[in-house]
Amino acid sequence: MDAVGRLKEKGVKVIFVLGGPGSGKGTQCANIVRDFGFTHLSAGDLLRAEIKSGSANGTMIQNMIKEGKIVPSEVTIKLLEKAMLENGNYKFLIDGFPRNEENRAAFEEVTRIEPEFVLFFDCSEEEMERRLLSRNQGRDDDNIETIRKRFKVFLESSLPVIEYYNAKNKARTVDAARPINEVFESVKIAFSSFDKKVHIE
Ligand SMILES: Nc1ncnc2c1ncn2[C@@H]1O[C@H](COP(=O)(O)OP(=O)(O)OP(=O)(O)O)[C@@H](O)[C@H]1O
Ligand SMILES: Nc1ccn([C@@H]2O[C@H](COP(=O)(O)O)[C@@H](O)[C@H]2O)c(=O)n1
Repeated sequence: MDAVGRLKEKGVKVIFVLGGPGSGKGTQCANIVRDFGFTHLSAGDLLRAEIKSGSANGTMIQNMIKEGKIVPSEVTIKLLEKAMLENGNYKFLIDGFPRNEENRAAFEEVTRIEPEFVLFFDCSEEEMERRLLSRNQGRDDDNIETIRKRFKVFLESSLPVIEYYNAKNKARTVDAARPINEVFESVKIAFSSFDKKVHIE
């Protein structure tokens, strides 16, 4: 059976988690995993692991991340597909993906998966910049020069994806500029209807 068949057989359900760099996607995904039983797949983390693994694509990925650029979809989608097939769970939060129209269309074509909904963390650049500059995780791209490039890519390439899902009534927008616990209260509301749906099935 091919990958599409195996994903279908597993009954994979996907929620895309989007938002600007530093909007709090990873932080809230940890809360969602704890309370709603999802598996968190961060596209950025998968790409960073690929660099560390010494893969043939490692240097290309490293250079693109340093420049805040979006890695070709085929690379990221292969990593996501592999992670979904290797994991025992069927409910996935895909964080930081799709980052542009190419990511979105290629994922749909390759996996035949449509997200249940898209969670969008809305936050000002000033607040995101503050958070990223004090994140202190030693990331190559958490410096002011790369941060500004990431913001530009977010505005030009990622926001149109959110608008696409908004037009399809699939985007659930959360004000992410508030304290972590307040943001999570809104996240819980976004998930409550989905969770009921999953248990009814
Ligand atoms: N609501 C919040 N208020 C204040 N700080 C926050 C909030 N949410 C997250 N943070 C902090 O901001 C930083 C960035 O958060 P996080 O890593 O979750 O963002 P992200 O959207 O996943 O970023 P990236 O896209 O760059 O990976 C972290 O240090 C985190 O602890
Ligand atoms: N779909 C994606 C996601 C990420 N990248 C690259 O990784 C960088 C870091 O991403 P985070 O989500 O961890 O902030 C990002 O700036 C891109 O360079 C990607 O190419 N495609």
